Amino acid sequence: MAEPKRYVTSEELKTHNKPGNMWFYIQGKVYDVSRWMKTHPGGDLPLLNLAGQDVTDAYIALHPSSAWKYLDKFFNGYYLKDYAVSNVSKDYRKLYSDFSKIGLFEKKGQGFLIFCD
Ligand code: HEM
Repeated sequence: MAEPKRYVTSEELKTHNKPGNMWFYIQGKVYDVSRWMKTHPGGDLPLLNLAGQDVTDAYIALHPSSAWKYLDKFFNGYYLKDYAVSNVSKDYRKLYSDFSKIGLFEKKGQGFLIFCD
């Protein structure tokens, strides 16, 4: 028989907000990056700023789609009991999804030019 789902509340999530005790909520699941913070390719500062919170939108905004596969190994088995998605977040996620579907985030091999006097 399947194990019953385990839940934490937002209040409890907030207490996991420091080096050595760092959880995040991302799109449905809670992740524990306590021992990985120093290895995060984006540095520890952005993690420290948002530790213990729902970082779904930040994760979508700042990571390439290839980063989603890293999440699995940090899932700590908990789901968030009382999550709420603001209207702004709903709009943002819809826009992101619509833009993705029409390929606006695909790399097209653009370069850039540097002009020197
Ligand atoms: C479980 C949590 C997280 C995981 C597993 C994770 C994983 C990663 C990975 C794999 C990369 C490298 C992406 C690449 O290939 O370019 C990355 C970069 C980055 N991450 Fe995270 N991340 C997490 C949370 C966060 C959060 C909460 C923030 C910000 C609030 C953040 C900000 C960044 C930034 C700024 C970069 C650098 C992006 C760039 O170089 O363009 N990350 N992260």
